[in-house]
Amino acid sequence: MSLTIKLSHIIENKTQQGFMLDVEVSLPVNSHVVGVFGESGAGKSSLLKHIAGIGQAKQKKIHYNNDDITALLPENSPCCYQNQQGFLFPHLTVKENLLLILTHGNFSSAIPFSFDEVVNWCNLSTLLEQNVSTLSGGEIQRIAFARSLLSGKSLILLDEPFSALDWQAREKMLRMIPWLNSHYAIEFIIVSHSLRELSLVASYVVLLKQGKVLKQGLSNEIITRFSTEHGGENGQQAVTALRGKVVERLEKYQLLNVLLDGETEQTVTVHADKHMSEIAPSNSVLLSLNANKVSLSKTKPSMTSIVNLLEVKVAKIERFSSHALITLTLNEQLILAEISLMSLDKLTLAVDEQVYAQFKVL
Ligand SMILES: Nc1ncnc2c1ncn2[C@@H]1O[C@H](COP(=O)(O)OP(=O)(O)OP(=O)(O)O)[C@@H](O)[C@H]1O
Repeated sequence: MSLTIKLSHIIENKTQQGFMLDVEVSLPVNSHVVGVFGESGAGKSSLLKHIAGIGQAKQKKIHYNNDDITALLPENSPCCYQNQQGFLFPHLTVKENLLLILTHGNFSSAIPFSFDEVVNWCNLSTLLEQNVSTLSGGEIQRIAFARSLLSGKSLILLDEPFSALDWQAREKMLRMIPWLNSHYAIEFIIVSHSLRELSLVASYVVLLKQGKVLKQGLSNEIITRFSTEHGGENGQQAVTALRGKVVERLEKYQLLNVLLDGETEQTVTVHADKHMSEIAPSNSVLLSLNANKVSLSKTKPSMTSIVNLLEVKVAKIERFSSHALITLTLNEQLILAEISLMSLDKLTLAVDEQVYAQFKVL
């Protein structure tokens, strides 16, 4: 069961040839939150719109869980498309906007949670009676997300859904998505410019370039490899996407120990509240580790306040004008460390050398 897309379409634009969107891909939306990444103009929004039935392509076939949904009108499609702008009805209050989908949506009888739960998750209780015209961009986006959940549709397509939120609020909303996916089996595809954002939310990533799929696969592979290939050069902070399973709860400290996926016995310690502590102990969690938060040591540090310590091997050393990017391997997983050029010279690191990577609780 998955989403299969065959799409070949020229979007007329100001260039003579137009923009060719040429995608043939099968996405495992039943088992992963899928992220779509690519530079501006790569075709991310156009792809999502075509899946939702908004695009006008003639050469298109979309199959969702073995059903052909190609010709369905947006209101009858099991896909709900949410873009950055949110688009609320300006003459209705927030509550009326949300109730509208509950009373008129074709899928609202299938909702597995209550209106109040959604209001609580999206922190909307104080906004319910407010006039839409007075809302901030971030508030509109949180309301639009609540409305998507209240649509009762099984596949939610999110196009830069939280771009107007500050990072802390954005992180909270993003972390809700894998949790909703595992708890309520709601499927999500999320478009983002930011690898850091996708590493928090997507366990499977599709990389688009000029209207075509360049790469697709598990996020820890695709995101970390993309970061190593473009580390420090494309304006993106290099980031490692890790995946693991909760093996222990340290209730006293509100922390979780997570065993990293792959053939490794190594665990990392993470904050329980950030990683939705309600998840069952066997559940997977996604971990996002910024390369500039990782420090390296040639000897095993002791008596340090830094909780996470992994034994890793140096796979690649790259010098940039302002920093060095070190690619480390932990069995088959990659971890990135961004260190200063001074530290690189001081450590005299060599490829294949065993070192210790340290970072604070995630
Ligand atoms: N309605 C339209 N009319 C003309 N050209 C369009 C239209 N929609 C998209 N395009 C063109 O198609 C290409 C892909 O656009 P799209 O919005 O899908 O890219 P994107 O990857 O989502 O970009 P961004 O990250 O900047 O939002 C661009 O060259 C864009 O100019």
